[in-house]
Amino acid sequence: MSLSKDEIERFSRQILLPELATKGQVNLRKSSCLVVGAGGLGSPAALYLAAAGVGRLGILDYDVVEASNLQRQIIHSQQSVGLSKAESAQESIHRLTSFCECIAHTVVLDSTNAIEIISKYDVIVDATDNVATRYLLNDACVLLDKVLVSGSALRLEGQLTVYHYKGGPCYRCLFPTPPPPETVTNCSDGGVLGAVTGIIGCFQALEAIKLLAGMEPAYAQKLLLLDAFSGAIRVVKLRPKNANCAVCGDNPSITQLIDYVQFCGASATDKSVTQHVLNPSERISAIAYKEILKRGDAHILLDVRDKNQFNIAQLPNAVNIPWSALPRQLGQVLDLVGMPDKSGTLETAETAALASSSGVGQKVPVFVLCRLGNDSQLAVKLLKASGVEQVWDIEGGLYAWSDGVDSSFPKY
Ligand SMILES: Nc1ncnc2c1ncn2[C@@H]1O[C@H](COP(=O)(O)OP(=O)(O)OP(=O)(O)O)[C@@H](O)[C@H]1O
Repeated sequence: MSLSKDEIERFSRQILLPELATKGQVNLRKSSCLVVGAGGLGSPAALYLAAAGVGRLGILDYDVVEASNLQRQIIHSQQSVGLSKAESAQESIHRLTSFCECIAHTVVLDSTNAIEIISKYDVIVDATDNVATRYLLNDACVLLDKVLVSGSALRLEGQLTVYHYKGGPCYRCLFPTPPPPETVTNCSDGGVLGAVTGIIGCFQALEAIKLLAGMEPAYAQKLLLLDAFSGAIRVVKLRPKNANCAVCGDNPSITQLIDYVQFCGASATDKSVTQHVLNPSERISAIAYKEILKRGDAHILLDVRDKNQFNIAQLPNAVNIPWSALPRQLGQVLDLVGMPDKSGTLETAETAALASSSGVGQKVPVFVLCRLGNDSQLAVKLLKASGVEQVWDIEGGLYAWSDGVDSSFPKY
């Protein structure tokens, strides 16, 4: 129950705190913590946990470091781009301290491996960014009786709470069913300020450090809400444990992990992938579109990203009508392609279809573009339903343009 000379010197500033003291520091040395996600939240959380003297720290992430991560994922550096996030984080922690054994888990956490990995740690920090992994971590922590320190951040807002602490609620008690996938936004679509993830990640480290040192957490059955725009922090009391909860209730129906991707109807890896909504004949490749540009064929290039994204970078002569505004601005597209708008102001695809007899009068084809090629496919469907016949999706959007045609075009 004592500390070495090196430990006393290294951790003196926190041992001086009567709330922590020698006993708390010894507890930290003997403790272990798993940080799931070495991204915006996991970066500061892991650094502070290691610096505080947690004895064994697991860092789990399946992904590699990308340039767009570095604005907030401060455990990684420019030299780590392309490397495994878990290993890059482990390297940073090795540089920071020799008092912490850091273990890198480069895997997708799923139902097949979660119990085995999580059972090796005392406290779990959820620093991930997708609903399927949130339910997975919650259920695994309840089944293994571990406390889960959960955080999230998006745009200028952040949230934090501690689940399943001494009979308190779990994530499922509060959210028995997952949200519809189309209502969930992530940082790669909505953006986030690095300092916001920094604040929430530090709060996660703080709560985990208190738990591991033997102190009471501040946010069990309470939710911290950060509004970084106004600088306000609000604390909301959460409902107590739900006796009917499917995993921690009195008669749980979930006694082992399930298929969380199926349960949530959404991927557990938050990788933006192109979903196929259209037939191949309704799409052209970025390379084929480049040929059209080269030949100088008359056409309209419709970019359906939101205004802010359009202003970041755009192709020459693109017309920007955001996907969210397209139903209201169909008349503008019909004007552009030379199809007279017979209804006056068009409100919906149905009124547009009524107003234009299929394809009649269309003078130029339309090619539709977005960042990854998802919204553009939906826009092509809407335009077709509105009577625009010569309309094609540029497959894979601006990512495909950057990969296949012009590598100087920024991927963001
Ligand atoms: N099931 C999972 N298994 C392993 N790692 C996961 C899992 N779910 C999420 N993660 C990791 O959690 C981290 C969350 O970090 P963050 O929210 O900053 O997002 P990101 O994916 O790095 O960034 P962006 O969305 O901008 O590409 C990511 O590094 C992601 O790979």
